[in-house]
Amino acid sequence: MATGAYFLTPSPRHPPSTTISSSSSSCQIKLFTTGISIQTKYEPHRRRTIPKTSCCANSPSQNKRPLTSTDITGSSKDGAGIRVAYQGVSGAYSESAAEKAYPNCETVPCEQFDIAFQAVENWIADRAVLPAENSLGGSIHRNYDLLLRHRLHIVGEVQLSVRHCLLANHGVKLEDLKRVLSHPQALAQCEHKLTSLHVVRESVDDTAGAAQFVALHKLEDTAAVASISAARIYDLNVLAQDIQDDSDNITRFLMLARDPIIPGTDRPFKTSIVFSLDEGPGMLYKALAVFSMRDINLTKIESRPQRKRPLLRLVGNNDGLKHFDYLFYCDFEASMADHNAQNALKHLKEFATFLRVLGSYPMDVNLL
Ligand SMILES: O=C(O)C(=O)C[C@]1(C(=O)O)C=C[C@@H](O)C=C1
Repeated sequence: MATGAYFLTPSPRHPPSTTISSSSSSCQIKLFTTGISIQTKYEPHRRRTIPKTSCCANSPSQNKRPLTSTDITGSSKDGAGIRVAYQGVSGAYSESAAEKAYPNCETVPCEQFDIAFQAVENWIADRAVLPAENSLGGSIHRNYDLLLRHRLHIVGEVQLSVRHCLLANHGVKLEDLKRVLSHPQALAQCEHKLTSLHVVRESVDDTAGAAQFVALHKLEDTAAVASISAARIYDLNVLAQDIQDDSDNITRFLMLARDPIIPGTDRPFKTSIVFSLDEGPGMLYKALAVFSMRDINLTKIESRPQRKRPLLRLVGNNDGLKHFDYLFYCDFEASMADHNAQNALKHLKEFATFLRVLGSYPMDVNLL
């Protein structure tokens, strides 16, 4: 029997400037025909005023307007009026990902990914954008851990072609460089070029922040690895372009929201889940078989040691032996509106020790 929160858990919507009291409320809704239920418990710790958000309806007592599909799905087609939190400053790749997902959105820069999550949880932003994996560097594990620690839902994905530039102040030449600053992922993606330059690499929080720092301090021996738009924003010279190790350098970003979207079947959907299993031969094989026997294509599987319960004690002859206990993050090509996918998860739930659906969302089929 699976433990832990199970299915898509919507948070309550509040009208603009609503004051909520400290009483807690909970509700349970059933989705589809599976009997899979959604449990939501909302426990505001104290009275507070929720900032006015674009996706909220009018105050209940005044000029009620009819609900639109935007109120239901939480997104307008072009992203107008949606505030998207991202880590970094203007010119970061995460900002471009936000603009790809929601072209006319208002982007909200945040110091850390954790803050971007909190911005959405506290109604300061409507969405957060989070880099999840890169074709050169693999998964960004910290962000997978954050997905579990917070209660946001994946509502979309964006694949972005990441083309790094080496940026320096005007007049600075390649041979003047002693140091290069950037996000650790970006530095790792430019391994070959940076090795050939014989420079010291220094990690900072985001690529655009590195460009801003180089410009602000008028550094003459330091460059930044960042985007071409960061070069324009911070008025830096492009010393080299396309310095990533592989010309097809793609980062996959996830869009997160307080509420899940209602999964459809009108276009290709993907579903992301996380689960854990008991120790024993063939357990993972059995888990993956729930998808293969239903012809559901898996697009990703990733295992991460459980941080809170890292060691699993073995029973029987191996008494006393301990292994790492893992969480498995899986993406599959199906919508949760699809009965086949619902049955696969019901089947998995029969023997998984924990199962959570992180989101069911439209697949990004256009690479930018
Ligand atoms: O620093 C940025 O510009 C980011 O958006 C972060 C980030 C990442 O974390 O992977 C995003 C895309 C690139 O892969 C490099 C850095």
